[in-house]
Amino acid sequence: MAPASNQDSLLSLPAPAISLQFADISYRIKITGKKTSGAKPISQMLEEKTIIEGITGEASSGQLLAVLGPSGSGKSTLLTILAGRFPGHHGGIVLANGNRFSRAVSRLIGFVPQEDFLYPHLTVRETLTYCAMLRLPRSGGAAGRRDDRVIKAVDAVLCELGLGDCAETAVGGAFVRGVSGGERKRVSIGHEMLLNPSVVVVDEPTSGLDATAAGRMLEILAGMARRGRTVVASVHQPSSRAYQLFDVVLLLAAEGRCLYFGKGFDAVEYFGSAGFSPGMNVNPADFMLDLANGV
Ligand SMILES: Nc1ncnc2c1ncn2[C@@H]1O[C@H](COP(=O)(O)OP(=O)(O)OP(=O)(O)O)[C@@H](O)[C@H]1O
Repeated sequence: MAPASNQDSLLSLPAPAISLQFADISYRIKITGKKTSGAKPISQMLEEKTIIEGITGEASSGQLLAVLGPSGSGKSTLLTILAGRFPGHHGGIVLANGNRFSRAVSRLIGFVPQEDFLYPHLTVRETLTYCAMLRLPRSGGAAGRRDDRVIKAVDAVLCELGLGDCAETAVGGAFVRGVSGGERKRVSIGHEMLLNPSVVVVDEPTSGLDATAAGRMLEILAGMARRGRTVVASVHQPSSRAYQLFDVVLLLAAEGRCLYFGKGFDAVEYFGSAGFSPGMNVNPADFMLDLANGV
């Protein structure tokens, strides 16, 4: 972490490199139902459902790890666990550079959930400015100095996420016209980028976007990784061009089972060696999702 005296330059400092290692991550839930014993209803465990089953892997600094899998395969659950935001108990362990998460390390992990909570009437710049004022560590300096720090942080994030052109546009919502879906997702990511995180975990950054906007979003995430961050994203249906941006791929199947963990580039060859080959010119992501769906 930057020392308190050096907080003005927080965003200009490269984020310290953090790699995530995760081993045997599992999560099961008990499904209970009511049964009557005489007049009294008593609750009874009906079955145990597996959400995540023994997932092991690593996301290194400088890499974009894409988590692929059909709907309900446990992508969001796994990402919440990797980001250290999971509210319950799970099996297995997640380490940062080989150590358990400390408070300082947790602060360096940004998590962007699938759903956003943005004020429709604020512009993109105002949204990020309020967030920066709330979340950036206090410098203890004069108010003017603090404002300057906030402005610098917001400008850096607008630039990194390509939001300069819509900085003065309202975010919008169901009843207010505002930025596009892709820009809105980038604003949500911007919330986390203000803290200059070493690890960015993003749940479904491309959902609801057309192929071009989804590709742009993944290029931005890949760019963050190239600048030394560790980026983990769940991606619903990447195009074959977008797939080329993934350094590492984790493919989940039903009940959170891992079908593949390794370089994105090697996945098709791996499945080929196991007797599953795609047809000519098939998008590797489509081929892998078909396998995960049992097609
Ligand atoms: N608290 C819970 N109680 C019951 N089922 C749950 C609970 N949490 C998650 N699940 C189930 O776990 C499975 C995995 O959910 P998760 O949201 O992680 O999947 P996902 O791959 O992210 O899905 P999607 O792509 O549709 O967002 C789903 O079948 C979901 O219904």
